[in-house]
Amino acid sequence: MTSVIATGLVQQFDEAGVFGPADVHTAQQLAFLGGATDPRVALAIALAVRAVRGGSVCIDLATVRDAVFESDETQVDVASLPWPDTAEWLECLRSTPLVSIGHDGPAGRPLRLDGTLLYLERYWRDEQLVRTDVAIRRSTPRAGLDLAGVTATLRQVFPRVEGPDGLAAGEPDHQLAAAATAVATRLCVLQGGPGTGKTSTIAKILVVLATHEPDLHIGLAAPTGKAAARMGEAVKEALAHVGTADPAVVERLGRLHATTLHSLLGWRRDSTTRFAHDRTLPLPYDVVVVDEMSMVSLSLMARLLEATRPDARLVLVGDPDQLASVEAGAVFSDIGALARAQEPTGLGMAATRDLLVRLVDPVDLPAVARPGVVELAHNWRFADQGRIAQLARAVRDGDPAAVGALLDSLGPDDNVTFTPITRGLQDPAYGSLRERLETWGGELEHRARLGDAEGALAVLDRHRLLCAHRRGPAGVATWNRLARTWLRRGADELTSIGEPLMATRRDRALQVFNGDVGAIVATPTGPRLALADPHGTSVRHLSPMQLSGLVPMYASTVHKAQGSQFEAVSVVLPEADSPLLTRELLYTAITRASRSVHLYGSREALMTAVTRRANRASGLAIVRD
Ligand SMILES: Nc1ncnc2c1ncn2[C@@H]1O[C@H](COP(=O)(O)OP(=O)(O)OP(=O)(O)O)[C@@H](O)[C@H]1O
Repeated sequence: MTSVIATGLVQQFDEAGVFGPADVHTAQQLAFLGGATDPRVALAIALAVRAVRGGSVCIDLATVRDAVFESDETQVDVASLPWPDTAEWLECLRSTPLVSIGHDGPAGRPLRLDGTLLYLERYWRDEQLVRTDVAIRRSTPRAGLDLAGVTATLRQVFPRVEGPDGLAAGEPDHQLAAAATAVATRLCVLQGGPGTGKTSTIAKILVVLATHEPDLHIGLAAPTGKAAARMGEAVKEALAHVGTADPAVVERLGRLHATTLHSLLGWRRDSTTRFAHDRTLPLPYDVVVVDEMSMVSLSLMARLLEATRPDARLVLVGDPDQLASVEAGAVFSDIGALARAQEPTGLGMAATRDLLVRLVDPVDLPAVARPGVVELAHNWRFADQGRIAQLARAVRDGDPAAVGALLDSLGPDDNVTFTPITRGLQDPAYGSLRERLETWGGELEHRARLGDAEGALAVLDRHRLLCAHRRGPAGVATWNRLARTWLRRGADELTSIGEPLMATRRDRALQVFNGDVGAIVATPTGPRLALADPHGTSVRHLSPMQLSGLVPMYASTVHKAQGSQFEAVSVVLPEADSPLLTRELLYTAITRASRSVHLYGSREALMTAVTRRANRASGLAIVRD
């Protein structure tokens, strides 16, 4: 949409489709209020505002012209636009009172220029807070540990098993290293792909901590309701397998519930960006564990760090290769990248390392070389997942040759299929997808007609069709329409028995979250929406009329499926030139599946996804002195 008030350079970029009305409005207002008459200043501000909408926390003025710009899910051609010369652009920004320069520049200005990175001040502050807090937590060793006792518990909970079903000879036990880190410092960033044992390690970390500090107050959280419910269940399940642990400790830990991160921090009626718990009223927990961290934005991470007592332990768990938060920042992956790039120097780091070295075996030392950050690499679910794990790894590594070789070697019994699509929506090759949707939708309707709400919700987890786009031929809306036609669903989605529905708005009173998924089931009082309760432990029935923003959910975007897992996943790839097609998107889609993955699209689109990174500008992963 073109804004009427755009002028000058901003107008030219706006007409090309780079900006939305809010970008233009904010830029022109700020430039006016700050007396900035140079049109390059307004352009830089509009780009910085726009960047946040696109998931970046800043713009790099030296490279912004090469970034991929997207408007309404299509790519905008920016090559022919009149980009200012970088050096002159920086110079004119340095001379405006709207911009604070460098780390020592004054507070209170709306923008900050840090090298060639231009931030809205709020995001720069959040980034500094995260950088500083993470560094302090990583390099503050815990005093007064019972070293002999903790070491013995670590060995008991993580017995070293070598062999075909265990670690290779000489392979460090990263899970034990993560637990040692959680004990010895105030931050354990635990990163790993699916099946690397993140949940098992969370359970074991809690057992080790609770064995030595029985009164420990523990908070568990994840970014979405669904992810929190999964985390709670998975941790309980994993606790049952911590073989040698004290049953009383396990029993107590089994009573923990996971909540959403927003609930943990405490909603505030007067603010959507601030929470009840902050530096002045920190969380009451001694240990805070957050799962699915890739979905956490920079600002939410900053609020979490502020709200966690400096002496409390923070365990942050997730897969850094997944899509980042829908809001700005890729903070979880940036923290890992910074730890890998930066030498762990300084007295605090040395002291933390010394402590870690005493807790682990010599073979495990490489796993604690970067205190505070541990990457799990061993896939323990490999045997079950076979091809899915291979495909996920090849995609994660951005290796098109490996992806191509894997596709070419697929046999009829493999749990990964790739169906080339060359004729758009009418392509008969979509027949297998139609069959899958019909089987799944039929089973859903069957359960729903019986009034079997739990059964219907279980069916929802058996299959998910994933799209990159919301609109267009490869978009969610199109596929929802197609699926409804194939399944001959009634016109009214809210009363059609067996209709899968997704909430697109939060309803605080009813405790329904954006992204919650349910199904219309028959009840003696008419069709009702069956939905899992916020803890995921029981099913409740709501009148669908009580909720606004319910949409059919035969298909969803990959973003909406993050934090959930399904037995089978079908992925409809967009055209190769789609700006949404990235490695992170494809990897996230594939790793939603526990049993089978079915890809539809052109080979070109698939290979483009493998090679193209999601571009999220931030300064967090940059090493500073
Ligand atoms: N050290 C280990 N030895 C043997 N089996 C393990 C080990 N760690 C994890 N497992 C097993 O591997 C499987 C995957 O573990 P887990 O669910 O903890 O992984 P995850 O990283 O949380 O996976 P996802 O992200 O897919 O949920 C489980 O069956 C678990 O019992």
